[in-house]
Amino acid sequence: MLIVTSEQMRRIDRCTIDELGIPASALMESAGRAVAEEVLDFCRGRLHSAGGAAGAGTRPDGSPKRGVTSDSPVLEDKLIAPFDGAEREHWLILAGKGNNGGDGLAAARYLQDAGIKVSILCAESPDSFSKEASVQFAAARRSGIPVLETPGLPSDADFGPYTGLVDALLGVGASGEPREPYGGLIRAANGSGLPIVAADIPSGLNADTGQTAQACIRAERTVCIAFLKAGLVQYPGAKAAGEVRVRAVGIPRLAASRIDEGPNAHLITEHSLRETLEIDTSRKRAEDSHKGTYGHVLVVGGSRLMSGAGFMASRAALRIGSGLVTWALPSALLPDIVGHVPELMVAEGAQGDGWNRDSAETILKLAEKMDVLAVGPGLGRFEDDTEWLKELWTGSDVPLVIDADGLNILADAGESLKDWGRRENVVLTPHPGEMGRLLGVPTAELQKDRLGAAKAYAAEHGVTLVLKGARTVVASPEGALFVNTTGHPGMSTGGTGDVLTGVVSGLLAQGLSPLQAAAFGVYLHGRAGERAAELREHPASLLASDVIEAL
Ligand SMILES: NC(=O)C1=CN([C@@H]2O[C@H](COP(=O)(O)OP(=O)(O)OC[C@H]3O[C@@H](n4cnc5c(N)ncnc54)[C@H](OP(=O)(O)O)[C@@H]3O)[C@@H](O)[C@H]2O)[C@@H](O)CC1
Ligand SMILES: Nc1ncnc2c1ncn2[C@@H]1O[C@H](COP(=O)(O)OP(=O)(O)O)[C@@H](O)[C@H]1O
Ligand SMILES: [K+]
Repeated sequence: MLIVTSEQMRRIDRCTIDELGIPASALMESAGRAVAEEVLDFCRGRLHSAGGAAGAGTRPDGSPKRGVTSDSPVLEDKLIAPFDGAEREHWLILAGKGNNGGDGLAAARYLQDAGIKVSILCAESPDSFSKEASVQFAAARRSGIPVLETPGLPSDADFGPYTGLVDALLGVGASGEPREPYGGLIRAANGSGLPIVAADIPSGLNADTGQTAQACIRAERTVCIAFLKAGLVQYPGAKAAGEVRVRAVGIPRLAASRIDEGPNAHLITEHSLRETLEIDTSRKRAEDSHKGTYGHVLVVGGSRLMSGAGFMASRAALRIGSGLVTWALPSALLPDIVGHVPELMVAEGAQGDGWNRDSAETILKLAEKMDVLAVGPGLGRFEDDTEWLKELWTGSDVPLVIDADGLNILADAGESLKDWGRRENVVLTPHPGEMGRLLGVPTAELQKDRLGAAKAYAAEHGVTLVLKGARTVVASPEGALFVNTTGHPGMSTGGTGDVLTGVVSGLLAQGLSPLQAAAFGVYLHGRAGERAAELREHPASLLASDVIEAL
């Protein structure tokens, strides 16, 4: 599924209207209908779960059976049809002066037509409405929909009579902190305790970064118009939006491919993995395959105080299907490790009980027979480690996955990293703390625009970047972005990142490109986390090892 910025959406709108000749009013009419359908669906679901409307005269979705009996094979438009219990609903449309307001005003008519009581509260005087919104306002009035007299936030704002709110205050045309009366309306709406369905984006959300203004609608559901907005797929925006439903309104996908600097960001789904990234997601093993078919991963990591990380990365690389996995670690640790994972091979990565600069030569020698080097899990820091990593980076062409202290070493390399030379087969997997160190900015600063930061870093350094955390972002050197939605908060536990390193490395070993391995890897890792969490009495008890076993 394509993800767009607000600027791209504006240009796609313009292309649709100006170049394809589809009238703006038609698009708004469709958008209004989509919003209304989602409100009705929400109402039916609510009645159904309360046991109210389901039963005689209704279908399972709560819509009436009228018109679908066998003796009368006439189908009513079920999405927008009246339903039992509709008369108990009274929705207030909060309408801004722009086209987002117009969507809400168009929705009002459809809701009224479906038997729901609707009222309209305008944020500003209707005289100031955009051209399309004015048309919708006039139509709503002529349809007899009541408009609360005072534009803005009435001092006696009382949401008592209503059963839900449509947030059509601000859409992708807005920027910055909502001005008054918008800010006050947003706060009052949130404080009402009523369910809110947002048109396009929750008002107060930055549609590009997912940052929320101080006043930002907290929606139960967001009806995103035409294309998924980037701000809806990153936290805290993803939370403010509630359930996101992307609805087609007559803006063709073709228009997205017509604009300059068009969207190159996707949600990671089975479909985008198969169609956009051309991955065989079935991961079928060839009948005549052998272990050599599926590559050999060398994990470089582990230290006296952090041996578990190397274990988990190695075991995950095995579980994801690598033909062979070898774990290179300091020689003094070998006796403690040997035999713990019977399928795993081990190698002396460094002499003694820790890593040292000289071990680069040993690793490069081992690398000659490897398909991937996974550097970092449990590595620790040591003298001249920057020179050490530079040797691995420049001394071999074998794809590299760098995580944990491997990333901290890179961060210390700073600007000199540019002199190491571009290697397009490097995958970096930082969590936000490590990403902040790579960029030299506080974590909180970086989190304000995760997509932007990941994209910029990947392009600047020519690497594939996996910025982890809920809604992990994958960025390619060419500027493509992929956002993952699989995963579970139970995965917020030590070691799950090491598991991801093993997963991505294992997929690379099996012949996937860095971008394919990163995107498919975060998807599978998240799914395994979901499955593992499901099996626990409580997700808080989830361990990283459980994720490996669920792969
Ligand atoms: N044909 C189309 O294009 C289609 C568009 N569609 C819909 O239109 C939406 C985009 O509409 P839009 O571009 O009119 O902008 P919109 O989001 O309503 O807000 C702009 C208004 O807000 C104001 N404003 C700005 N910042 C503000 C602030 N901080 N605090 C307060 N106010 C602020 C700004 O006022 P100004 O600052 O200019 O005085 C301006 O009046 C889009 O999200 C989708 O829902 C669909 O119907 C499909 C077809
Ligand atoms: N709330 C969450 N939702 C989805 N995935 C999560 C969540 N919390 C953590 N994860 C995933 O778990 C992994 C944690 O990695 P990381 O922070 O590097 O852990 P560690 O360093 O302990 O191995 C990442 O892949 C991250 O995306
Ligand atoms: K809105």
